[in-house]
Amino acid sequence: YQWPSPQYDALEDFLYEGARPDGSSMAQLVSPCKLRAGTNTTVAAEWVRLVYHDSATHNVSDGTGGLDGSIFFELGRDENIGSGMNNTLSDFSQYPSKYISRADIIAIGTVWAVATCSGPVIPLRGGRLDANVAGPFGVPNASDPLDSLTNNFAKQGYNVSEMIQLVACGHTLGGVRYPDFPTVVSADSNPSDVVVALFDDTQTFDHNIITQYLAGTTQDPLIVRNQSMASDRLVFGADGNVTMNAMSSADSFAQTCTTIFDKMLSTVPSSVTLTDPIELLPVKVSGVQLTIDTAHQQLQLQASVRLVLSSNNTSVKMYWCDRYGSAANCAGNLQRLASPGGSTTVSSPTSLAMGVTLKKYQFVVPVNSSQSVSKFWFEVDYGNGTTTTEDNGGAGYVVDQDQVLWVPSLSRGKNVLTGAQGVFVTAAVKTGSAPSKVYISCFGRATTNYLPANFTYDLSLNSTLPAMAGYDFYSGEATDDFGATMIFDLVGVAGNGTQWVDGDRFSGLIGIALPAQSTVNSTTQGTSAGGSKGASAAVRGEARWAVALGAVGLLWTVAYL
Ligand code: HEM
Repeated sequence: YQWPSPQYDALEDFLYEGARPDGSSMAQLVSPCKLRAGTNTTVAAEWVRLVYHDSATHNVSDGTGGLDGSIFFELGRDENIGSGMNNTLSDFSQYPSKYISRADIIAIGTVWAVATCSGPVIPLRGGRLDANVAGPFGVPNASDPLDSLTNNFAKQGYNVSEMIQLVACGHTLGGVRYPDFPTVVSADSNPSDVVVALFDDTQTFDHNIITQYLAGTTQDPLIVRNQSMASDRLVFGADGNVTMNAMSSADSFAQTCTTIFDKMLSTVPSSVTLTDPIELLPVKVSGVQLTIDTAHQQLQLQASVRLVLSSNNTSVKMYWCDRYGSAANCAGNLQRLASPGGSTTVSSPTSLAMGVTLKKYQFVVPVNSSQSVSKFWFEVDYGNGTTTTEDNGGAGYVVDQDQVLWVPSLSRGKNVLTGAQGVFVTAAVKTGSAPSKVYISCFGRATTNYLPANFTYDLSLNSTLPAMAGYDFYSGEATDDFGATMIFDLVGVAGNGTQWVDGDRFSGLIGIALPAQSTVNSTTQGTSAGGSKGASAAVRGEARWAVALGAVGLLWTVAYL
C-alpha cells in the first residue's frame, strides 16, 4: 500500500471508521446490535437477509448475477417481501460513492452486522460492480421441497454442506414475521404490529441456532411451525446432521460462518474481480486539501492522520517542506511543523470487534503562498517509548500541485442560485495561469433513482470574489442529482494543454467545521519528533485581513442567498 490509493483508501476508511468523510455514520444505524424500532428483531438481521437475497440470483455456470446491488430494483417481488428489506435499502441509500459501490455497501453492512452482534470479523473485499437494473428471480422459498432447495443452492455455487452452513449462519439472526408470512407467524392482538418469531433464543450471532436444533429444543419457526413451510428442517437435516454437528461449538460456528460468508460476499458476476481483503492500515492519511483560508487570506493545508493507539500519551506532529523559495524541498534542512488542531476517536463494528482504538488527528495549518507546500509527513510519539517517522514509505505525502485548488468555504451544498438540488463549487486558480478552461467532473451514486450520475460543468471567473493570496476565484454549479456523496475532480487546463487536477474532492465536506488553525514553527534540526525547537516563524494572517474578508464574504453571501 502506498498513499494515495483511492479505492483502497475509501473502502478502508469506511470499513474501520464506520462513516463517510463528512461524519455521517452508517455504522451507528446497526451498532451496537440495535433492535429495529417497532420490532423485536435487529437491524443486523435485516441487513443480512438483504445481502443473501441479492447474492442468491447468482448462476455459477454462466457467471451471471450475484452480489451486484440489483436488489435495489427488486424489492417489489414476492420473494423479497417485508419491511425489513425496505428499511435496509433506505439505511444503505446514502452511502454508495465513487469508490464504494452499492454492492460493496451491502457487503460492508453484512460484515458490520455480524461483528456488532458478537459474531466473527468477516473479511471484506471490495470492487463489486453495480447492476443498474433488476436481475433474475430465484431466491429460495420456505415452501420449496429439499431437491429444489439443493438445486437452487447448487446453481448459486454451494454444495449441500455449504447450503446448510450458509442457512444456519444466516438464521442465527432474526426470525420470521407477521405480516410477511402469516401462515407461519400469526398476528398479535393488534394486527398492524410486526411480530417476529425468532429463529433462536438470542439476538446475537451465535451457535445457539445449531445447539438448540441438535438438542431438539429449537424454536425456529421454519422448523416447528407450518410443516409446509419448513425449509430449515429440510436444509439442516439434508446430510443427516453431519454439517450441523461439525459446526456446533462456538469456535467451529464462528470459523465456518467466516468462510461461508466470505464466499457469499464474493459471489459476484464472473466479470468482476474483487480486491484482497481490506486490512486496517496502522497509519492512515486522509482529508488532504490545499485550499484558501478566506478568513486569513492565505493558503491553508488540511490533512488528517489516523493512528492505532497503544497508549493515551500518543502525540503527533506534521512536518512539511516548502515548494518555492530558498527552502524549497527542505533545502538547508528547513522543515516546517505544526501540532494537530483537534482529534477524534473513530470506530466501526469491525474495528471495535478487533479491539483497536483509532484516533484521527486533524491538522489545519496556514501556509505562505510564496512558500507553499511540496510534501509533508508525520512524527509520531506513541507514548510507550516508540517514536516513528510516518512518511509514506519514504516518498512523503506529496502535494502534487497548487495551481488549481478547491475552496470548500466558498462552495455551497444545495444550489443557492436556483434552489434546485446541486452543488455550487468555487475554485482558486493561481493568478496569471490564464487557464483556457476550468471545470469539474462530478460523480455520484447516492442518487434518488440509485443510478450513477457522471457529468462535467464549466467554472468561470467569479468577479464578485476578489483575488487573494495570489489566486483568482472561479465558480460554477453541478446542477444534476448526484446525491449526498458527490465526488468531483477539479480540473484547470493551461493554454498549452497542461492539466492541473485537484482530484477526488468530496462535496459533503462543504459546511463541515474544521478544528482551529495550528501555529506553524520551523526547524533545521532533522526529522525526529523531538526536533521542534527551531525558531518560531508564525505565518498567521493578520486580523485586518480577516475583517476585510468578513465583509467580502458577507457581500457574497447576500448576493447569492
Ligand atoms: C433455504 C433458503 C432460505 C429460505 C427458504 C429462507 C427463508 C426465510 C424466511 C421465510 C424468512 C422470514 C422473512 C420475513 O418474515 O420477512 C427469513 C428471514 C431471514 N433470513 Fe432466510 N431463508 C433462507 C436462507 C437464508 C440465508 C442463506 C441467509 C443468510 C446467509 C438468510 C438470512 C435471513 C435472516 C437474517 C432473516 C431474518 C430477517 C429479520 O429478522 O428481519 N436466509 N428467511
